[in-house]
Amino acid sequence: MANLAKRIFTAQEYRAEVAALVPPLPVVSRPLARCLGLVLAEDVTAGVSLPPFDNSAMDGYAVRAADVAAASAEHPVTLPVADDIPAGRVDVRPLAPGTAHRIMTGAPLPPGADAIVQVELTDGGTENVRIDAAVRQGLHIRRLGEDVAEGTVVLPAGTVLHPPQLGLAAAVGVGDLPVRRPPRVLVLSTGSELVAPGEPLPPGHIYESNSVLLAAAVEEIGGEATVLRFVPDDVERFRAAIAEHAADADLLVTSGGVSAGAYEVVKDALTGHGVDFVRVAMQPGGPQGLGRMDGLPVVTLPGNPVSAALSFELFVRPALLGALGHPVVDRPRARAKAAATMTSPANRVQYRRGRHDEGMVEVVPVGGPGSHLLASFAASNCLIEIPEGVVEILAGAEVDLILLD
Ligand SMILES: Nc1nc2c(c(=O)[nH]1)N[C@H]1C(S)=C(S)[C@@H](COP(=O)(O)OP(=O)(O)OC[C@H]3O[C@@H](n4cnc5c(N)ncnc54)[C@H](O)[C@@H]3O)O[C@H]1N2
Ligand code: MOO
Repeated sequence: MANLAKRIFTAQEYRAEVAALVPPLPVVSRPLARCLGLVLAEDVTAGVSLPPFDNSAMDGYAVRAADVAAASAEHPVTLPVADDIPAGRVDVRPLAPGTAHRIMTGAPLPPGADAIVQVELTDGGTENVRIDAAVRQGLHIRRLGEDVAEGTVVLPAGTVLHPPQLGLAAAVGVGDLPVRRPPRVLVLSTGSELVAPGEPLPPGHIYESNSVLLAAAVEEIGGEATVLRFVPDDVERFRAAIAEHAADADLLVTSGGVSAGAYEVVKDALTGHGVDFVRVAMQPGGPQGLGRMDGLPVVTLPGNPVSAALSFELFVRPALLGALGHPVVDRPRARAKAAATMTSPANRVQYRRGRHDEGMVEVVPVGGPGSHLLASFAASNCLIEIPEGVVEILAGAEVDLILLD
């Protein structure tokens, strides 16, 4: 990437730049138990039909419907029980006319049987069974292949693997799936004012919160985050913190140290090393950086907690989802009426935080536009997008929302 540094990106353009930085992740074969939330990289074809054989849907008796056609509570029909078929039995004998086989749910249907009488409609006999109701042909029989026919594609490439899809893979006998492996993301916060939560807080310091938030956001989409010990504004310590882990990582995400101050450690360490520091016409999230350091993709987020969080949300999250092969990388959107008037700078898109619950006509802005308002962000569930060029949204006007949960 050449000469990006002087350019001002729109949020859309910058999002595309970050997406291009993170290539598709390698395809690996993983046991089902480790595939939750990942994306299937190749079609899965069923090696067996489901059900794999005709079987009973009820505990009861396999019969010929014609043999019990006259049965009722007043005039029951009694049949000899010629066999007993638990689930898993393989040596199933044919059903002779005028007889019944006791059968359990999931057990193979004996040849000749064409209906199941559930046990509640009988006396439950084991030598002879009294049947108190007629049943129609096919009742409570689950036919071979009625769910899945052998040889068909049950899960196409691109399927996101939620519990039902994993269950289906197991049901057709597949134990491992080809998926794009989780991205390994290094998370590094910078700033001499930072103190780990749980430690005493000296004057002039603040608790470090970005790495927890960013690592959780990585893990929420199925990534593996390694939080590096945050570093003070010291270029050598910054480089050393990364060096140890860089070879195994797919992406480095830093926060802080990218604006215009005198001690911008990320900028100082990475300028001239493959990373460009740019501006995005967006609030929060104006100062940004991206590039490759010795081949490792790097995204440098601004340090203000809401700036870092929204930059991840709008740029890094879709890039990682794309690299994982997700067919949809965008959050759902909605429109709602603003519950209060909001102002916005003319030359950039503003993302305000809001609450919009299902069925609500309105969206309620939570807190102001400040990028330090972490509690407001934590109390919100959507972003209100105020486009570039719009300086005021009057109460009652419709706005676009990005729904976060
Ligand atoms: N003269 C200018 N000053 C600033 C500009 C500008 O354009 N010109 N941009 C402002 C904007 S917008 C942002 S955003 C910030 C970005 O600054 P940095 O990325 O260099 O971040 P820091 O200065 O290190 O920190 C900003 C702020 O956030 C707090 N912080 C940082 N890291 C963490 C963390 N891990 N956990 C919790 N809080 C963190 C930090 O203490 C600062 O308060 O620059 C503006 N200034
Ligand atoms: O753009 Mo900064 O990221 O607003 O606080």
